[in-house]
Amino acid sequence: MWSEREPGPGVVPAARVAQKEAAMPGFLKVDGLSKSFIAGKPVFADVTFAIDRGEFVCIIGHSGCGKTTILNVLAGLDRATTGTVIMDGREVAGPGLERGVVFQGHALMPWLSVRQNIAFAVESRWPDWKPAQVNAHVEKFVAMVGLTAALDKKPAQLSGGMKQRVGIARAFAIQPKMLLLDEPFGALDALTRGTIQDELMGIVRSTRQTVFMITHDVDEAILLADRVLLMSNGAEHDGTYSPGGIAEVVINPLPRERTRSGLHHLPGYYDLRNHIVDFLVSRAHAGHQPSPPQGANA
Ligand SMILES: Nc1ncnc2c1ncn2[C@@H]1O[C@H](COP(=O)(O)OP(=O)(O)OP(=O)(O)O)[C@@H](O)[C@H]1O
Repeated sequence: MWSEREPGPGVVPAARVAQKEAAMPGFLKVDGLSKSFIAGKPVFADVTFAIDRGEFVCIIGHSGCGKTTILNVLAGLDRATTGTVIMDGREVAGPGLERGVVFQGHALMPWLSVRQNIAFAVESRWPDWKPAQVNAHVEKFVAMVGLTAALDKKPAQLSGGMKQRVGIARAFAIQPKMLLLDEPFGALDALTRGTIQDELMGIVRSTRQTVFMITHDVDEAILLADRVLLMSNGAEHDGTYSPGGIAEVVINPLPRERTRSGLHHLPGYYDLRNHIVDFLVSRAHAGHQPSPPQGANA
């Protein structure tokens, strides 16, 4: 049912994805990206996908396949070797406040309080705003991540989870057209991670924010994403190098109003999870030959 040759519901082989995406309008259009750090040996090639406004897309793949490089290109912090990124009809050619980025390290300024850290970003985004307007805006977004009591604390006085919440509040506060998240919960313990995942999902659903997120956590992707891009690593077979790329796009068939605690009760959850895990375990290297489908439904 979930084999590459006979894709199950929601699974689209890469070649078909490329055709479909080229014709898709898409709020974000990523077309033919490749990146070579060593000439003639691109880390990935032919990366083509689109994201609709209000869509949450996760990308999963093994270490080194190029996820962060792609995110940096979308953020305008790096340039692809080939290909284009168009967001809302304009080519992404450098960093900009219409894209909010959250990295694993929260990147807060340690000498500023929570309020000042976020105000700094808000003032950059809206330089004409009066202090009272900036302050009201900051307080609204700090309340959204449940940190009102910590407004005037410095980062050193906060836990890792609280700091990450501040980073998320700051990214949302500039009301970006698109949020780019690079493993934002990677350094958090399981309990805090779960709580912030729930919070993020609530905020994203209520603000209809468009999100591109890197994760290594299959359940996190299933909880949050409308679609999951499965990315393969570049690999050498019989002396021939194949670059990595988007091997499959998986459409999440679970109801959008899902919760972390109820996820494993939903019909289709285990099929989806097994499919993604199977990709990571046995099919995540470029140029791999898919094994024959197993079982009657394959
Ligand atoms: N500035 C650079 N110079 C040379 N090689 C680089 C550079 N940046 C990244 N790479 C290489 O490109 C490949 C992709 O790196 P990238 O960080 O995008 O992978 P990733 O999929 O995000 O990995 P991880 O999951 O470990 O964060 C890696 O092999 C990395 O070593």
